[in-house]
Amino acid sequence: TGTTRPQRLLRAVQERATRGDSESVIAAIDHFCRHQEWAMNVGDEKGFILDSVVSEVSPQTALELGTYCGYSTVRIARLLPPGGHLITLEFNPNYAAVARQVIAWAGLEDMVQVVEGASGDWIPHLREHFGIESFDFVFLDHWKELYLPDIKLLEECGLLRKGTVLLADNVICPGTPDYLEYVRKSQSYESHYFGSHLEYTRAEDGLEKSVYLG
Ligand SMILES: CCc1ncnc2c1ncn2[C@@H]1O[C@H](/C=C/CNC(=O)c2cc(-c3ccc(F)cc3)cc(O)c2O)[C@@H](O)[C@H]1O
Ligand SMILES: [Mg+2]
Repeated sequence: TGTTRPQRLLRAVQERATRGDSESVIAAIDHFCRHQEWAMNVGDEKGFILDSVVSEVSPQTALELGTYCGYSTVRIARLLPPGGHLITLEFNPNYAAVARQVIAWAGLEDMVQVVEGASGDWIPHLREHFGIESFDFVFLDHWKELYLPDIKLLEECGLLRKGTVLLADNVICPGTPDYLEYVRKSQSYESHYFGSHLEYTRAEDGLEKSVYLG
C-alpha cells in the first residue's frame, strides 16, 4: 500500500512551496497537476475566475462544498477581507486530513474551518454550530448530483440572503444539468455562465455564477 494521490499532492506542496506563502502553495499544486498527476482541483484558469468573483463579493461568511485537497479553499481564503471566515465541508476523512495540512502550509488556518461530514447532514446545523446568520458566498465543487439538493437545503435553512453569490464548478464537465436548469429558470436567481476549460486540459468546462434574489 503506497501513498494516495492527495498525499503525493501534499508532499509536492511541502517540498516546493514556502510555508505561509499561499501563492506558492497554489503554484506548487498547479505544477504537480500539470507535470506529475492530474487532480480535480478547480485549477489555475477557472481559479482566476473564482478569484475575481471572491474579490468582487469580498465575503465575511463563505461556504465551500467539497474541500478535496484544499486548493480552492486556499484560493478563496487568501482573498477574504479582515474578519472573513470560510467553512468548507468534506466527508472523506483522508481528504480532510490532507486539506488541513495544505491550508496550514498556506498559513490560512485561522480563516478556515474544515468540517468533516456530509453536506446534507451539516447544512441544517451550521447556524447553531458556527453562529452563521447567512452566507455571502458559496462555492459548489462536490458530487455534481448534489449541487441542486444542497442549494435547495440552503434556501430552506435560510442560509441564503438577498445577494448571496453561488459559484458552481464543472457545470459543463462532468456537468450539472439539473442544477443549471434550476438556477437559470428560477425567478429566485440571476445566473451568468463563465466559459473556461477543465482544469489542466483543453476540454470545455465553466463556472456558473448565480445571485440569490430572495
Ligand atoms: C455527501 C455530500 C458531500 N459532502 C461533503 N463532501 C463531499 C460530498 N460529496 C463529495 N464530497 C467531497 O467533495 C469532493 C468531490 C468532488 C467531486 N468532483 C468531481 O467529481 C470532479 C470531477 C472532474 C472530472 C473528472 C474526470 C474527468 F474526466 C473530467 C472531470 C473535475 C472536477 O473539477 C470535479 O470537481 C471529494 O473531496 C469528496 O470527498
Ligand atoms: Mg471541480
